[in-house]
Amino acid sequence: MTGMAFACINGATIHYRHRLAAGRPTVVFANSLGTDMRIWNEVERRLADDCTFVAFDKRGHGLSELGDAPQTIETHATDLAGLLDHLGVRRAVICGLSIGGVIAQCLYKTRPDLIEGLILCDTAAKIGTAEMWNGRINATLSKGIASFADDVMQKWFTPDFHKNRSEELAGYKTMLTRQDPAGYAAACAAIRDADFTATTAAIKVLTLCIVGDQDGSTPPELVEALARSIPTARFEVIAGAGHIPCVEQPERLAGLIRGFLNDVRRERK
Ligand SMILES: O=C(O)CCC(=O)CC(=O)O
Repeated sequence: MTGMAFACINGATIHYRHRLAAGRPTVVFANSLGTDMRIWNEVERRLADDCTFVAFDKRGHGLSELGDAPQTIETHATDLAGLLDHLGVRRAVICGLSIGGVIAQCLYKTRPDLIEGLILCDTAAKIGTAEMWNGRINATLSKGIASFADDVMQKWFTPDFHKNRSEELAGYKTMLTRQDPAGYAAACAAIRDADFTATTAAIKVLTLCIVGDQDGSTPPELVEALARSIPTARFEVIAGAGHIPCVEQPERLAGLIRGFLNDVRRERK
């Protein structure tokens, strides 16, 4: 199946995309705060022969409902497990960007049986401080996402992207500002309350930690610290990328994912 699909998962209608590549490993892509699954389009195109592709809009983002479940990282991880069950996927590589990477760490803690490998992209065991996220939640609900969207763009994309890819910049800013404020604020609260610092050392599957060299949200030192805390992890830096390398450097990111899938295949034998 390709294109848009919807399923009721854990009480909310979740928007997802599933493209089969027979005999290939399944990679599930979990996106970042304020984005929807279209950020993976250019990576998906490059990996068409390498993996079965699954992406989804987490609850409260894109075309997925917010629902009534508690707005925690555990709920997002339960949704992801539910989506895998719905698709009949027994084991997958999870590639999570930022909050998507936190959701992946949570899924490893609660359902390690589902995970064949982890790609933790521009993420950390704990992102930001309670003060910062409370400020973001207040601004979202009182003044709207547009009130801080330009600041977020500075973290998402490099100065070079701002200078030379202004149409895309405008498009991704629109993606951010069109998110449901309630869904966005709920995801900020979920990030604020999540801390996997105590559990990363227990990760046993092959893991690749990746960061854009100019990431203003989860800077290289933070992602390197995450990689160092996971015994099975490797660390890679993507030059010329901010917080969203799948948009800014899809060729380089797809190459790293392809190499990682080869490592996972070798590990299986
Ligand atoms: O992108 C995420 O999922 C986490 C939020 C973040 O650090 C980027 C931002 O400032 O919106």
